[in-house]
Amino acid sequence: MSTHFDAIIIGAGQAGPSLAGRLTEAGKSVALVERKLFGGTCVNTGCTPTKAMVASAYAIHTARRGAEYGMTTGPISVDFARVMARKEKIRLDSRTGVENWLKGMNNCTVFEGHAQFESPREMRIGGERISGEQIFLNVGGRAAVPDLPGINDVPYLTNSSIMDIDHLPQHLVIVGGSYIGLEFAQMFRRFGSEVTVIEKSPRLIAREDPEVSDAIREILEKEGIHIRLAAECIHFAKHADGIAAGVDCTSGEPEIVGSDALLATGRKPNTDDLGLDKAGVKIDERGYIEVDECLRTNVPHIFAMGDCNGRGVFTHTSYNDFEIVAANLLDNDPRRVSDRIQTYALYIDPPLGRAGMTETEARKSGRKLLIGTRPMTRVARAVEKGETEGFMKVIVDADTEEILGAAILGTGGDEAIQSILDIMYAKKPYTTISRAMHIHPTVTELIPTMLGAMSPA
Ligand SMILES: Cc1cc2nc3c(=O)[nH]c(=O)nc-3n(C[C@H](O)[C@H](O)[C@H](O)COP(=O)(O)OP(=O)(O)OC[C@H]3O[C@@H](n4cnc5c(N)ncnc54)[C@H](O)[C@@H]3O)c2cc1C
Ligand SMILES: NC(=O)c1ccc[n+]([C@@H]2O[C@H](COP(=O)([O-])OP(=O)(O)OC[C@H]3O[C@@H](n4cnc5c(N)ncnc54)[C@H](O)[C@@H]3O)[C@@H](O)[C@H]2O)c1
Repeated sequence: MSTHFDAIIIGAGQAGPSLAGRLTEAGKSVALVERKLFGGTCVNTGCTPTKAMVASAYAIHTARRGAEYGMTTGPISVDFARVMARKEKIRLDSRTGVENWLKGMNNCTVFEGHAQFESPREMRIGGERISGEQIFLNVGGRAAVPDLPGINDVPYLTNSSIMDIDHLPQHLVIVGGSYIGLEFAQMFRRFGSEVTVIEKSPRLIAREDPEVSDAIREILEKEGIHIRLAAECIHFAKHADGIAAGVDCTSGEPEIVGSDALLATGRKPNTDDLGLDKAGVKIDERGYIEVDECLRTNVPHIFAMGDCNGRGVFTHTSYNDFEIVAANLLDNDPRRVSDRIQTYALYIDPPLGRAGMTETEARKSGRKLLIGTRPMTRVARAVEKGETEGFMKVIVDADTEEILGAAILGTGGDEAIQSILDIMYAKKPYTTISRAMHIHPTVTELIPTMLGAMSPA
């Protein structure tokens, strides 16, 4: 005998809890199931703890540069235990906030355990069975561990386990030079570790334009991070000094020895243990749940939101999925996944803020383009702050005058990019920004100047 609910939500990540809030407010009975930590990846092993650690790394880095700013101090030492304790408090507060919110929500019953389908409307959580009129899957993903020879012979770290280490790695070898790899690389270097990044592509964060990859490499190498490109990690082995990573490469050493190894080689969806076959829900060849523009699966009463549907891999895309589902089901508002414009930031220092297409993508689209760039050395605020690394770039459709994409690698880039993003959503020409008066001195105030000096490309 199962307990019946209007809605079952699986996963307390970035979409599930907010949807529970909207559904219960609309008078529906909701069962929310979480098998591990309330708040999911972002709160526990993703954005929140990493950005807390990035903040510590930035403070330490700035302190080391203190003399430049007129500050006299003794030698800077890092209290890694304190760094981790600060991170721990921030993630715990956030996790508890989500948990208390859900457990105190009227008409919401929280189940703690692993949920699996028994049939299209029925799910099992341990010994309990529940059924729902509608079912919303927000099951997220986890670190993908490549099946490399020797991987199980060494104590490797992932983005989850590195959150709980009790020592500062003497030499952290990171496999993967993309979002996760680069954020951890810079923070651990700033904490005092020797760091080597092994990336199989010929450049870092290879989805970006080549000059973005090159500038990021320069920034990281200047801080003493060793970067091995066109180098595929092909095996691991125990070594007297720690862990040896075997590398397939045409130049450089074929083996890198470190004290600790972090795998940052991508993520995979938590869909293999949900019993989706019993519900008849289709997944693609990589395990992502197939959904339509309103996040509905092939089974009409089942929806999938967040990282598990492969339509986005960020906290803001997961939250936006919640908004789309709620708008369609509760507000008679036909919001669609295709309404959104790609946007994200890479939180190295300085950060990379991105919106829309890269130049490579814009060129492939066959449009006539206008491109503007400006180095951060020519942004007054960056000069005043002593943070002049990076550049900004914008790509405009020469015929429609609409902005197609932008990248701001530089101080405040994660914030400044949003003014460009909003104009893109408004579908207004670039001249809307170039005629606006902005605050001095800010990074954003130079966007009109950059737009005023674009060249055909
Ligand atoms: C190191 C790192 C840093 C990141 N930094 C950023 C960042 O700065 N900005 C950004 O936008 N994104 C960032 N991300 C990505 C972001 O964390 C994810 O995109 C986001 O958390 C996905 O949210 P979600 O709701 O889809 O899933 P999740 O947050 O993963 O939540 C899924 C939940 O479902 C639960 N669950 C799974 N299966 C079951 C089951 N069968 N039964 C019950 N419960 C289940 C899980 O325990 C989990 O709590 C980062 C990710 C990592 C790994
Ligand atoms: N700032 C942010 O928003 C942020 C931060 C961290 C993570 N995330 C999310 O987490 C997701 C996963 O990030 P990620 O960096 O793990 O994955 P990714 O898929 O972006 O990058 C994996 C990298 O590992 C490399 N690689 C794979 N196997 C390798 C091998 N054997 N040897 C050498 N290199 C190898 C790939 O070439 C690639 O560059 C991202 O898609 C992102 O959504 C976001």
